Amino acid sequence: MTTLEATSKPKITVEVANEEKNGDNSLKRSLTPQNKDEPHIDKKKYKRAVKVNNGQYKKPKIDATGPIGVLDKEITSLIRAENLTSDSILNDVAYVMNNKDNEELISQYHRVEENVRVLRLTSSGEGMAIVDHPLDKTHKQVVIIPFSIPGDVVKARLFKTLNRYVQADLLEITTPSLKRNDERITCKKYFGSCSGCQYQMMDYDEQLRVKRKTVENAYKYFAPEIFHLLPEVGDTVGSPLQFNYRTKLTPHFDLPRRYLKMVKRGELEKLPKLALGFGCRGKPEWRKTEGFVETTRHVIDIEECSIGTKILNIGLTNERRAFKDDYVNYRKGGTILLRENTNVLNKNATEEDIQRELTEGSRNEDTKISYIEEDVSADKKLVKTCVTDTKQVVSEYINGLTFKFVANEFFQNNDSILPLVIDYVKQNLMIPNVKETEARYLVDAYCGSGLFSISCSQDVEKVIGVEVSADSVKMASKNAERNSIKNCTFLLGKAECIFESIDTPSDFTSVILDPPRKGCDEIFLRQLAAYNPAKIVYISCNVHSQARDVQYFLTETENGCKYKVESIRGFDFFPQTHHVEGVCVLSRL
Ligand SMILES: C[S@@+](CC[C@H](N)C(=O)[O-])C[C@H]1O[C@@H](n2cnc3c(N)ncnc32)[C@H](O)[C@@H]1O
Repeated sequence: MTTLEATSKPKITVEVANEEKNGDNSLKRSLTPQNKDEPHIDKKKYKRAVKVNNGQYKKPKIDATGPIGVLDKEITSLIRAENLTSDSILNDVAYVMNNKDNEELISQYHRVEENVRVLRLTSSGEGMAIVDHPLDKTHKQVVIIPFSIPGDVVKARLFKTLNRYVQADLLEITTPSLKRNDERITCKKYFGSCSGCQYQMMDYDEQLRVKRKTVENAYKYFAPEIFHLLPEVGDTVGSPLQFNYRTKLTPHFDLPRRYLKMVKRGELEKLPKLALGFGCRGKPEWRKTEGFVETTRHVIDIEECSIGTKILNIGLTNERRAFKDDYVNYRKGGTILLRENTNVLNKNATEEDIQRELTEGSRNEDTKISYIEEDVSADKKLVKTCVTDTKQVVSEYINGLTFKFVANEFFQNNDSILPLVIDYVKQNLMIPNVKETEARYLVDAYCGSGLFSISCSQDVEKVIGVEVSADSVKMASKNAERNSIKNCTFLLGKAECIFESIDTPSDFTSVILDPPRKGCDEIFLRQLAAYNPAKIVYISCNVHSQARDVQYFLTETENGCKYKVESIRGFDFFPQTHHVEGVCVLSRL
């Protein structure tokens, strides 16, 4: 393993909004449209609105391509599409914050609205609508309503005023959108309050269309200078499995202080049941079907997750049983990691052989490791277990290759789509006009445990992978060895430093980029352009930072103008959810 080495905040004025009581005992509001950048917030009444730093208030730094930054663009776009301007929107956020103890006033803002028509989806999969301002009919408010989709007419409870929008809970669907069919909902118990899934009421083809739009909008918002030069965004590639696909789940629990106090006092028999599951998205009331689990807690107690693989759901049952007795030993809340682990065994392996082979995994009531079997070929079968130890090495079997990685390091979470993605990446790494006899090379920046490096290694002379996590680099080298791949070298270090040690001829080299959500660093993009590879395949779980990076690469780097975007499309790694993985292919002109 080789190691590489790298080479004024605005203050918020604190001021109570100017208000006075009038004769009929209601409060007059300042009607000046808010300056969304500098709300005047009463320091004492709204301590958590801002962070204290040396006695001064400072605004939290917002990542433009993170959920809040993206929503900001989506709101601006919606307002424009409705022929409104930012000045037409009035939320009185500071006024509401400063008067949060005035129930009468707050109830005018935080209210139930009927017949709200949902106009668009955010890229987080939540409905957006525009309603009249509660007190001033010359102004409007943008409302975000989880679990609603465009075309729905709904009843919503608006409960939280923010700078650019008001957050709401869905109470009732008065008239459903033509795209909605609640019969499709597979997760009968939790869909509609669990924050994990957004789209179960939609047909799968419609989900793919929505994700195509998400990719297109990402480039519209974050690559506006080059948008007119881009090819049309391709159709989103669907996942072969649309349920029971997720190979990693992280149920968690909160441990309120009163529990600890009761445990300390030895009042174990009085302890109420603690929820172990996933976060709740607000307090929606729209699902009225039998069996639906209503909750008012932050964490919903989840017994089964319909997007988790079968073995993870068995693991969840095992761990919930253990948790019921164990949680008194915890001192604060926590997360339980459930990771699928795939062992490749001989087709004739018996139950005894399997139990002997398995060393670690979630155990059933008889303390035996739970597993499920899956046929894979005439002589092999896959035996899947659920791993809970974050340090354990787990295994995945993709396209006939075995990949091992440490359970809490990055690995893709939907095995069923990986063969399609790998095939697509391989095809797009091809460099035109290079003869079959000429050697080609691959650089895999952000290579993790070597998934793409190893899967694409057969078509090239040499692969260089770079990765910042030492555990992943170690695993990548071992994965190459275990799959008898000899042409891969893995370097430990930041992708930003990779080009110092790359000696492959750039005309014959393709580069894979698969960075974390925040995207690539500008230094890296400038070095990538200076290196000038023949082909770039950029894979990303955040299409917004991908779009930003692609624009930066093309417009701000030395050789950027020598490239064109050949194709952009999404891959649906996470059906039923709003997530989409973007793959953008760039080639040198
Ligand atoms: C989205 S994962 C992709 C991993 C791999 N391509 C795969 O599909 O399994 C991003 C990887 O980039 C690594 N990483 C994060 N920042 C990095 C940096 N500055 N340089 C190199 N690797 C980095 C992370 O440790 C993680 O393994």
